[in-house]
Amino acid sequence: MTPRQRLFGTDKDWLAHTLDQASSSTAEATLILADGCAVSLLDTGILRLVPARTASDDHHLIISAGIHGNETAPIEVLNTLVNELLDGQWSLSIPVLMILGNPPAMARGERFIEFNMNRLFAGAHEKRPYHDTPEAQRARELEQTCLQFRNASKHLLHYDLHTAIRPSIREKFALYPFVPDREVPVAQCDFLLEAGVDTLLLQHRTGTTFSSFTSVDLGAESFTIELGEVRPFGHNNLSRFEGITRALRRLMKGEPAPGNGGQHITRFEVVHEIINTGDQFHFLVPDDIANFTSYDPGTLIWQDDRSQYKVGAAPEAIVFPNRHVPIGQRVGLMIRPLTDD
Ligand SMILES: O=C(O)CCC(=O)N[C@@H](CCC(=O)O)C(=O)O
Ligand SMILES: [Zn+2]
Repeated sequence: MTPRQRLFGTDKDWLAHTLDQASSSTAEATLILADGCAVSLLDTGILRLVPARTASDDHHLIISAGIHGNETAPIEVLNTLVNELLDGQWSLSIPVLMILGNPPAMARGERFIEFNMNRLFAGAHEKRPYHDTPEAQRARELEQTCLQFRNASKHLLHYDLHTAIRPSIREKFALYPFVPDREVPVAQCDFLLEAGVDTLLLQHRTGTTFSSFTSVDLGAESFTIELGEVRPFGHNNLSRFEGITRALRRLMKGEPAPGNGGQHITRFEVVHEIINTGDQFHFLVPDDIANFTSYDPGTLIWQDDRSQYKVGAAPEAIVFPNRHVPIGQRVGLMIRPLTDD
């Protein structure tokens, strides 16, 4: 039997196993590969990979995808890397926690089952009325798993991979969670560029996303990374995801980072978070507008019976416009270019 068969069953790989077990938990199982790497299936869609030897100052890496079940390309990227590792194509050098976030939603090809999981971290899973949803239970489990994984690590990285609902004028971009006085490490900008991600959005306040949780609560260097547009399984052009696949494989193998050839990342700062305020809320951005569409100073973006938001003195662009969210949830972000580089 091959390692894949022993861990996931005949003719299966991690993704097939996760989709199969989507609505149930999986008993913990560990397998030692020929090179000594311990591969532990901790639960459905959660794999811990620990190489035989690690230096005490090594990075620990968390890679997640499928926090939104219909964002399938990053899920396929992670599955490819796991298949390569289990098939003995290369050896792991650093401890890695790999997460497929929302298996039931993945199996249905939907963003979520009851509630957007990426608003339920940093303890938000305990808040009523969402605390009993499948997403709240999974967010709780993922927080605990990340906490245990972080234990021994001085240097934790987390890349939470997504694809966007709308087309994007800048196709690949990352979001850096807000932590007071924390600068984006140069090595992380280099990693993003290596992965073909040339745009970075700096959040303006702490949130309840997965990357905000690992950044604020676990002290990780964390990013949400948007890699393209949402497509169902089997409809992704995986050649558009080669950059992130290559960069993650290189990091997992422990090879040195290539130079970035003098490239710079383009930075934006979030200046306003648009929230659905209720019945009187009117969002004046068209439904089908692309991410990074720019609006002139003074343009009215939203209004309700008590308030409104107009673009300030310099042009601002919109990201993640989505009016179909519950009251109190994010409808979009207004961003402005930073001119320091
Ligand atoms: O395209 C969209 O509208 C959403 C894509 C997506 O899932 N983005 C993440 C960003 C998380 C962050 O702000 O760090 C999300 O909305 O959860
Ligand atoms: Zn997403």
